[in-house]
Amino acid sequence: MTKEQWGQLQQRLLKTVGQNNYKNWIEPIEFGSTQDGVATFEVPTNFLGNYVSQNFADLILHEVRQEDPAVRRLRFAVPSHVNATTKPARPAQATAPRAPAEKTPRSTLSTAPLDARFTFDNFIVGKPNELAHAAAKRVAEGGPVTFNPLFLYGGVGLGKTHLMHAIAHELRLRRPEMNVLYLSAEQFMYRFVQALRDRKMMDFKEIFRSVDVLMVDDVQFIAGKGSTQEEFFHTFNALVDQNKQIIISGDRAPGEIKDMEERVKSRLQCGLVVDLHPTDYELRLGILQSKVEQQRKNYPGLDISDGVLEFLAHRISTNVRVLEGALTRLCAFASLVGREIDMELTQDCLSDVLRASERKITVEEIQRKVSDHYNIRLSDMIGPKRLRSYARPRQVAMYLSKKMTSRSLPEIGRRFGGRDHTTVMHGVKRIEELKIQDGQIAEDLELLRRALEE
Ligand SMILES: Nc1ncnc2c1ncn2[C@@H]1O[C@H](COP(=O)(O)OP(=O)(O)OP(=O)(O)O)[C@@H](O)[C@H]1O
Repeated sequence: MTKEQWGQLQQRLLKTVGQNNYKNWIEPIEFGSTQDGVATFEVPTNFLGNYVSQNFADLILHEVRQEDPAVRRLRFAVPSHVNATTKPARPAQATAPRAPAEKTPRSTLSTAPLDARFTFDNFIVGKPNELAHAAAKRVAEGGPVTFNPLFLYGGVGLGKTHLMHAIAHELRLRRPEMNVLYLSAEQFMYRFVQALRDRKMMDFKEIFRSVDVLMVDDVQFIAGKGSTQEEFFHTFNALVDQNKQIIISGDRAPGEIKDMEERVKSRLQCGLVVDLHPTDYELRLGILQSKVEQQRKNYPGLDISDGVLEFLAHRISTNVRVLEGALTRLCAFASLVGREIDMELTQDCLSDVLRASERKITVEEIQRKVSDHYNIRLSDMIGPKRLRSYARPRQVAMYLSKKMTSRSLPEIGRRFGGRDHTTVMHGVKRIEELKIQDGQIAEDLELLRRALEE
């Protein structure tokens, strides 16, 4: 095969893989040579090579064989001149005065503080979080990198930060020689901005490229922040190229993070993505039991009547942080008044929390959340426009109003600009169908339901 043939072949691939994939993955590839049935392509980074080989190799091979049936295998390699231009940086540094070069990055390389309570031992595992826990445990072993990055996501207070800290604790214990950097995405941005301001970008890059494990919490924070995202993207690629483990957490799946560049989303998705599902009753009860044991260290005489923990696990279903806060308050209160924790004390002490958790969701709240989610104006959702971009979110909001409030169809119709109850009924039915056929709608509904229940 010749370079011209590869050029033509790329154009055919453009039609198959689409503009975005083409720009990101196919266009940067250059044809090298064929030898012994192996066609070698030059790629700018190992990361790109790995990605292409995992995702597009079959397709490319199929096309290549149309030109040259002797080709049996493809190889993607970073050409030696690219390595040669990046590599000299190190020897050059080695001959430069060593002390400042080494000291500057190290001195600023401080991990964000880790909460001593957030360990694997204190993390209760149940159905909703077992996969996330298992993946976290695996990367915490510090062995060869199997999936990169590990992306953990889930709603508020479901244990993402707890798991991230647990990984960092464990790695420090098992692999003390490893350079583990844990920080929130906000801190990443802060350090980046500081480096720009102080004209210390080279130090910044050096710090982040010298870690063995990079852990970034709440990555959604950098969405919409152009240059921080750009720097994050380069840091990410550099580390993956060096086969360094990256662990990221976010409040939703990478593909759903609004205002995140496509190329960043696609990087975040290319390892293992696991989610922490909302807790179920058994998990909440297990967490409460374990937290009671921890509370006993502060309150040795802690006495809790039968049924109280079950009651709390049943009634406070939103998030673990609220559940934990309720228990802490209850224990402190009981200790102050010197009483046993029974149902009566629980109801008195936690009346506001209990009331909040049985909070009624309103149609107006649903309309607001749905219009935010789909980025349309509330007036367009309620108004008469029939465009699909308004009609579908409207139907989603009608569906959620039917499922999550006690309002009747005519009442819902009135709140949607005075529409007839048959329109609402049609909308609800349509979404019920789409929920089965269209994965995106099912995910939207799940996200919205979670957000409304928070
Ligand atoms: N499975 C669990 N076992 C024990 N404690 C848990 C569990 N899940 C959550 N928690 C506790 O709930 C609290 C909130 O958890 P964490 O801060 O990790 O949530 P998060 O998912 O990072 O939330 P946010 O979205 O607000 O950042 C912490 O005190 C944590 O220890």
